[in-house]
Amino acid sequence: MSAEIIYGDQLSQTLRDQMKTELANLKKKGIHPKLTVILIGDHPASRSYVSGKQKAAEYIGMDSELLQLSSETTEEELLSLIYELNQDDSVNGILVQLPLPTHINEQRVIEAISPIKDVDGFHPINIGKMMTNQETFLPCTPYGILTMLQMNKIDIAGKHAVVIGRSNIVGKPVGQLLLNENATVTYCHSRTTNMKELVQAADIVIVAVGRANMIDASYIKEGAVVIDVGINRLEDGTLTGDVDFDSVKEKAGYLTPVPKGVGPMTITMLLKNTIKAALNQCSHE
Ligand SMILES: Nc1nc2c(c(=O)[nH]1)N[C@@H](CN(C=O)c1ccc(C(=O)N[C@@H](CCC(=O)O)C(=O)O)cc1)CN2
Repeated sequence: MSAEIIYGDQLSQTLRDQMKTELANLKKKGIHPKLTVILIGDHPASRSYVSGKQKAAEYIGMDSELLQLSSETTEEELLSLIYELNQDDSVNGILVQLPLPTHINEQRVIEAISPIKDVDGFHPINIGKMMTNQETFLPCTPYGILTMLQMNKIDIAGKHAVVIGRSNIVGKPVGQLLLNENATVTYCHSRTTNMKELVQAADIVIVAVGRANMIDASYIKEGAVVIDVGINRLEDGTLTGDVDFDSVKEKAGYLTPVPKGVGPMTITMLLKNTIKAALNQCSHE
């Protein structure tokens, strides 16, 4: 068996073209969604992700601004910038690119963003809404993964999903979204003692650990859906996922590549959340 490859860049193109049309219509009604991204320091990968966000926003015709701050910025300075943006009616979505320099408390920053402008879906109020299956901003990578499954008409209800990794950004929320769709969800992490056995029983495997090629075909059940969230840059500069693509593609039913898999979907769902934020905000004016 050779897996069907799910290309996130192609799905993203379809969704971005739809949003481009939606935005053109919104602008005719005087609604101009705007995203503000804050980048602190000069982490090369973060700069590249932020530039991907700016380019994608420009492509669909969304207003966006990048506020680039020095790595010396204090937590107080960052918090007061966020409070200003919370009050600025022209800004619909605020995103602070992670990770932050170690002298800044990430959780305090996340909680400073107004929940109605939290297009990353990281604020505890929005996480609580996601956990109770209420309408809210979903974290972009988990939302992208769910959308990839849905666009490929992959059944989730009743399936056994195994999530490898328990980060706040990907692992925990993606498991919750799959649970909301009625999957049976198991989380594996660094202290799991029988990971291989658990993964071998999975219909859907989400791998988000950040270890190049960690999961090979011996972990995968024939026909399973395998979603690779890892982005690992090797010494020769190439990017690879957490999944050993060449071996797993011979056994899985569906598989996402790295690059051009989940990554582009993360950016696409951010645009979707920003449009949603603008619509919510104008309906409450
Ligand atoms: N505030 C946030 N910070 C971070 C998030 C997030 O959702 N919100 N997620 C990640 C990084 N990320 C988005 O910010 C992101 C990662 C990867 C990609 C992407 O398109 N990857 C490409 C490869 C790009 C490359 O060449 O390096 C791909 O997989 O094809 C987009 C966004 C951490 N921080």
